[in-house]
Amino acid sequence: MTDTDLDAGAARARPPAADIRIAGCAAWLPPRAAVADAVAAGLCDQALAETTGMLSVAVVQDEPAPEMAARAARSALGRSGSADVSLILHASFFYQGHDLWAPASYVQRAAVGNQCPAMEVGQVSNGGMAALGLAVDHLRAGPPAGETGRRVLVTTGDAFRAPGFDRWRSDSGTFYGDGGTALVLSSTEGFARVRGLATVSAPELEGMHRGDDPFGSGPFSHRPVVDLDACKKDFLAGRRVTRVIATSAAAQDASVERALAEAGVALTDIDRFVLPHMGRKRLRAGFLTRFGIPEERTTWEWSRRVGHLGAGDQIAGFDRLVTSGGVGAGDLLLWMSVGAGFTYSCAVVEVLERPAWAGEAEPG
Ligand SMILES: CCC(=O)NCCNC(=O)CCNC(=O)[C@H](O)C(C)(C)COP(=O)(O)O
Repeated sequence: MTDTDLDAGAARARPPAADIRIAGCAAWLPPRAAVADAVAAGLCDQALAETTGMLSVAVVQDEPAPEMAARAARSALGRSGSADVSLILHASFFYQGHDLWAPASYVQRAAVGNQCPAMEVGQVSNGGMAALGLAVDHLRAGPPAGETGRRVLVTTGDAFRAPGFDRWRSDSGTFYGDGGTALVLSSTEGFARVRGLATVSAPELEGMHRGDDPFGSGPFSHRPVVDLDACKKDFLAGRRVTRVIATSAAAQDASVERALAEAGVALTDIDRFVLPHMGRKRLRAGFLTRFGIPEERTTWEWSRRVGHLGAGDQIAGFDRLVTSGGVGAGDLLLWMSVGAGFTYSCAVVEVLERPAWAGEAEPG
C-alpha cells in the first residue's frame, strides 16, 4: 500500500456518526504489582523500568480473562440501567483459558444471559477500538422495524500469565497488566456520544510481530515465551526503520484526521487524551511529541500504575476519567490506539453529562 492509497483512504471520511451514545462503562482490575519489586526480584531490568516510567501493573491471581470481562460487563450494564443488548463483542489477544472455546459466549452467559449474537474481535492491542467501530456501524444501521433503539456490549479481557508471556520482557518498552473492561453503546441514550471514529491499517507492517519465524504447527512452536523484540529485530533487519516509522505515522495520522473531520473538531479542541498504556518512551515517540499532547492532559498518571491491558486500554482509561469525576459535560476526549498489524484507531467522544455513578472510583 502506498501513501497515495492512504491519502485516498483518508479522503474517504465516513458520514457523520449518527448519535451513538455511551450508556455505561466499567473496568475490573486486580491489585497492583510494583515495578520496583519486579526489579528487586530480577524480573525486570532497572534501566528499562526507568525508560518506561512505569510504577506498577495490575496482576491477576486466579480469575480467567473472560471472567474479568464478565465482571466489568455486569457493572457497565448495571450503570447503563439495562441488560438489554442486541450484540456482544469481546476483544482480547492472549490466551483466554481454554484451547478451543468461545470466550464471547462465556461473557454472554455470565453477564447478559440473552440470545443475541456474541462474537470475538481480534485486532491485538487495537481490539477494543475495533470492536467499538463495529458496534457503531451496527448501531448506525438502525433498529429493526418495530424497535425504537439498539444497544451493544463491548468487552475486553486479558491475563498475561507465565509461562507463555513475560509481562516485563515479552514486549520491551511496554509492561503488561491484566484486567477486564466493558462499554455499553446505545443508538438512543447515554451520558456521552461518539462524535467521530476512524480505523486505518498499514498491513505492510504485519511482519513486525512474526519476524523470520516460519508459520508454526501450533502455539509456541518456535519459542516457549512470546518475544516480540526478536520478531521486530528480524523485521527491521531488512528495512530502514525510518521508512517503517513513516509508514506507521502516515496511517496513524490518517486515523486521527478522519476522526476529527467526522466530529468537525480540531486537535486543539480536545480536552483529554485517552492513550495506550505504553511506557513513557513509546508514549512520547508515538503520541505526546508527535501530536503535541501535554502529559497532564492524558491518563498517564493512572495508566503508569496499571500497565497495557491488551485490547482494553481505551475503555479502561475512559472509565477512569468518568468514575474519578475527571471529566464533565462538554468535555471532548480523543481516544487513540494502535495494534499490531498495524492498525490505528481514533475516536472523538463528547461527554454530555456526568453520570450519577461518577465519582465511584477507588483511589489509585
Ligand atoms: C503486540 C501488542 C500490540 O499490538 N502493540 C501495539 C503495536 N506495538 C507498538 O506500537 C509498539 C511500539 N512501536 C513500535 O514498535 C514501532 O513501530 C517501532 C518504531 C518500530 C519501534 O518502536 P520501539 O520498539 O523502539 O519502541
